[in-house]
Amino acid sequence: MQRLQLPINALPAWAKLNDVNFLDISVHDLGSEKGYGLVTSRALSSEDVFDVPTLLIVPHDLILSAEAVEEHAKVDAHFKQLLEVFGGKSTRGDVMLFLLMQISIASHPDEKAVGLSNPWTEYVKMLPGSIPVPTMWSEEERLMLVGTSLETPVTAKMASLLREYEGLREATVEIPWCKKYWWDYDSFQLNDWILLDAWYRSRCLELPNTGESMIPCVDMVNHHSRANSYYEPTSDGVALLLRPNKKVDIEEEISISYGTSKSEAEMLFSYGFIDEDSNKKGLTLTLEPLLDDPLGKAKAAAFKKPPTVRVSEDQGALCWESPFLYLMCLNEEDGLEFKVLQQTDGSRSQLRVFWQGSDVTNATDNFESLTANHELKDVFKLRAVALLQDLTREQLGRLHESEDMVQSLAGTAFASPQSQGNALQLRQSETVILENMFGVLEMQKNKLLESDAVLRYLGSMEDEERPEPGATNDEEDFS
Ligand SMILES: C[S@@+](CC[C@H](N)C(=O)[O-])C[C@H]1O[C@@H](n2cnc3c(N)ncnc32)[C@H](O)[C@@H]1O
Repeated sequence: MQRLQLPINALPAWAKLNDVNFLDISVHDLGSEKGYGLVTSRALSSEDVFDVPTLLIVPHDLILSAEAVEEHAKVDAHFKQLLEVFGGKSTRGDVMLFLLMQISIASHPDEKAVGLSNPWTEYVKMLPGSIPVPTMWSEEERLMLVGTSLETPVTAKMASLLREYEGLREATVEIPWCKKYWWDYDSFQLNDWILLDAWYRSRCLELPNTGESMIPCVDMVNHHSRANSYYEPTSDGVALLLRPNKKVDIEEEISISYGTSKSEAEMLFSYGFIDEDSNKKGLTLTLEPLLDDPLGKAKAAAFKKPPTVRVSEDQGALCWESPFLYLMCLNEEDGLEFKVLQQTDGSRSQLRVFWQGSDVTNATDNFESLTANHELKDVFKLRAVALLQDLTREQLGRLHESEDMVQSLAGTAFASPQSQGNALQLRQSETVILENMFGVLEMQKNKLLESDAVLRYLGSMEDEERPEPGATNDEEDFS
């Protein structure tokens, strides 16, 4: 879309007009990969004071939230129509439609007939046209993520953005004003939708009682792991405040924390940068049901959350967490059963999950506890560890195999220095995590192989099957 843009030095006038109060700070183009940021105009201190200095006050009616979008639909008939045909799925989706409406109004300044101008119509003109998140990278740049934990989520996200864009087109192509302004001349492109998603992901905040929200001007604050400020709701809006016991110099950057528990991959996915100062090491991998598991599809259908494994560092030691893995490792002989129950009222049948005869449909993410007192709990755990070790080996293999391709892209004009730097750093960090994880799993496996329950189980399997001398037991190979 031919989006009208305003330079960031238009922000003070916009702020004044809309009762946004900047106190001893102002917005600057930092000229680095950080983009815009907030900088102090005099030295400030919150040491030995009762009230910490307030840096910015944004009135409530400017906050873009689920509630604000609903209110706006009451006064903007075109937006209401848009929400009716494609809204109501999530706060994110509705806010993106609102932002789409604003860039749409702003791209047709001479025609007042569609949409109702509001403070956000001007504000979006000052938002950056590009965010360094991987969904905005070129295809070559995204290839640099092959083998990292972001490969699958970024591919899935691109596919879902395309689906949303096509769904939106289908839902609105017959609406005359949408047809005229978006579709007749292809002026609304997939890239516009990708940008709206990137704005939302990189700029939305969680507000108590209000939920996910975009707050103009507060969304100009950059991240620091040792942030000097924080935001909080007030009776009439949101305020940005200096943290207690802080001293900041004149022209020092004001920062907040975007979260202390996010991994490098999560930071790159949501915000397009990796925090060099963060010592949070970890990654999340997607688990696929085993191809030779007859219950594989049922397990995936019955598990209500994303089937992932999260590797993280806890007090210097790597550990893993994966509710799905515990379900993945069980089979019918262990006492896992799936039944499709026919509803008496003729409505859709329902998939139910049973463990040792009890209905555990609502506890499929709790198999670690459900199996905790089972005599074969170490056997189940050993299966989980062995599977995870296989996955770790495969992931490392993918990283190593793609290294030549990545090196041939690095340093070329196909990949910006910023995306290259971030992709290479992610690859390096994740290689180290996976190598260490492999060692941790080897130790866990060896320990479990000494467990009485495991030895008994393996012994009984040998007795039962009595394989030919030299033949391996393919069913339970923990090697
Ligand atoms: C909420 S916005 C902050 C304002 C933003 N800098 C701008 O130009 O509009 C979040 C975006 O700022 C950038 N950013 C924030 N903190 C950063 C940091 N510590 N290092 C690099 N980029 C950062 C990232 O592009 C991120 O997606």
